[in-house]
Amino acid sequence: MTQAPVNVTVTGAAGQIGYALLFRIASGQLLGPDTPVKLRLLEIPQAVKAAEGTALELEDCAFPLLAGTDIFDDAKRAFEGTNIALLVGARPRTKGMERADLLEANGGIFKPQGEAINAGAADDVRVLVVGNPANTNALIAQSHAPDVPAERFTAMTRLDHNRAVAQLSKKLNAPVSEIRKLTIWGNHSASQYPDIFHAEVGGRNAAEAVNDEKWLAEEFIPRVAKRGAEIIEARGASSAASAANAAIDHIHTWVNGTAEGDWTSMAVPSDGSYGVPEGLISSFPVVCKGGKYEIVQGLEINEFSRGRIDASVAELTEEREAVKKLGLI
Ligand SMILES: NC(=O)c1ccc[n+]([C@@H]2O[C@H](COP(=O)([O-])OP(=O)(O)OC[C@H]3O[C@@H](n4cnc5c(N)ncnc54)[C@H](O)[C@@H]3O)[C@@H](O)[C@H]2O)c1
Ligand SMILES: O=C(O)C[C@H](O)C(=O)O
Repeated sequence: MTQAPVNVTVTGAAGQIGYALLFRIASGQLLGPDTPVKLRLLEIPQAVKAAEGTALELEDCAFPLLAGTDIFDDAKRAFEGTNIALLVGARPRTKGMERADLLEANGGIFKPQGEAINAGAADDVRVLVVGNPANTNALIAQSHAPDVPAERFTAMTRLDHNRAVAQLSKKLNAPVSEIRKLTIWGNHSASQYPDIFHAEVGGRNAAEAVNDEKWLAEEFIPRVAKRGAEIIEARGASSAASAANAAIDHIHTWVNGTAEGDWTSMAVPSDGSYGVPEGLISSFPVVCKGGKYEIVQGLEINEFSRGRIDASVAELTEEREAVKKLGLI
């Protein structure tokens, strides 16, 4: 180990996703086989003991790249010097809770975390919000970190992207490795729009290869958009290993780049591209290079896609209005 360790803060470290995520980070899958990492775990006080248990297990793996694990119940300390911040811990919706209550409860988590990132994170900090409602939680955190470049705050739609790739691969009986340029637009919610009109399968346009608009509208799009609910119904708990896998993919791609001739999906602050109001954290097709991402420009958006993108963006706009009203941004 010659390189200084990269500080990776994970919130909600004692949760399901945390358990699926931490061992993969420590084994080098987040940043590659040459980059040592130091884990900084943030939990609520009641869950610190469980996080300590996970830290013992991490130690028992004797990962050559793991330079240490520290546990905190204080956001200010957890984000000190952090280079990569994975914001997983969130307040889940419980019975009888209205959407405004959910946004307010999460505001109580993501506002202080944004402030802590602003106060103490490293200059190169990159933030991925996984905890739901991920796009709006990212917006809350970002608005409390005025000294951090806004584009460093992102939310996760890579799980939706991977789900869409898998469903398309099944439909066309094509290997996932042959599928490129698929896009998730909008919110990480049932309103998201998985778009195959620019996607390619083995070099051929995916929508043409499918040639079945009924399947697209009635099976593919709802299947991908409601996959989270399908998993909850089947497992009795929300997706964990696949969500952790997508978080690893999101950061790995951001840091190491997209493959030549491909792109990925990330929810990032809009610069007004494709008519998405500036500042909304919305999913776009992005190319990553040299540790930075750029929204893919110039794609033609057909009528089928336009209505669906607009609907998801309208939901994000409503969420932004709601958190504004609550004084959270
Ligand atoms: N974006 C996506 O694609 C995606 C996919 C799956 C799950 N999720 C979301 O990820 C979140 C976590 O899922 P999970 O299954 O790990 O949940 P979980 O309930 O198993 O774990 C959440 C953990 O967060 C902790 N936590 C709560 N408040 C905290 C705070 N203020 N600071 C630090 N930690 C805190 C809890 O103590 C708990 O250990 C949920 O909001 C879930 O809906 C998002
Ligand atoms: O936790 C959820 O509500 C579902 C999750 O966001 C998922 O897409 O699996």
